[in-house]
Order: sequence, then C-alpha cells, then structure tokens
Amino acid sequence: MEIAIISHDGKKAEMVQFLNEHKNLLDSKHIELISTGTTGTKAEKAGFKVTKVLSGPLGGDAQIAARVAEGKTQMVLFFRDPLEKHPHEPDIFMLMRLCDVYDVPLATNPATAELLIKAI
Ligand SMILES: O=C(CO)COP(=O)(O)O
Repeated sequence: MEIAIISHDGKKAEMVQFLNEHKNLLDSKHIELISTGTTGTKAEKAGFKVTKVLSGPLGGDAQIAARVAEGKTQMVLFFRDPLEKHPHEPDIFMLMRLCDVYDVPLATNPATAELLIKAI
C-alpha cells in the first residue's frame, strides 16, 4: 500500500512526531511511503525509507495528485498549515479534489491521520 506524506513547513515537526509514533506500522514491508521533497528529507533524517518527488511549491503536490489519479497512491496524509499562504494553492486543491474524485482517504490534520492509520 502506497501512502503519501506531505506537510507544510509549520507542520513538519508534527509530521515527524506522527511518523515516529507509528514507526512499527510504517516500516512494515507492505507500506511504501511517498513524499513531497522537504517532508521526505525530514522523514529520511528520522530513519524512514521514502520515495521523494519534487518539493510542494515546485510541483510535488501535483505529482502526488497524478499518482492518486493513476491509482498508485492509496492514502494521503497531508498536514496542512491553514495559517500560512501557499504560492502553489491550486496544486494543493487539485490534490484534495482528486482524492475526492477517486475516493482516496485524505487526512489534512494529525487527528484525522491518527484515525486513518488505525484503520490499516
Ligand atoms: O508544500 C508542500 C505541500 O503543499 C510540501 O512540500 P515540501 O514537503 O517540499 O515542503
């Protein structure tokens, strides 16, 4: 199962904390993590194996959106920062829209991610 992990800068520490809290599950061989660039680098530094795409503002959200549309990514954990402006907002909305189009579970905050991960 491919899970995308994405976090805005103000939420990266929470993402790393979340990953560490679920290390046993996320390290297991039936889970593959994919990530936008900078989030992926943080995850790698925390010891996770991650396939990285471009950084979000450079097209990473759009690349993950394409994987959702292609049926490759089965879950998206996206810790958004609602208090910041993002130059790539159209890409962010495209990703969320395609999760809805293809009925792919999408968590946009840690509390929902916690619920989704418990369902695996
Ligand atoms: O901008 C992002 C999501 O919209 C995240 O991108 P980075 O992981 O490269 O910071």
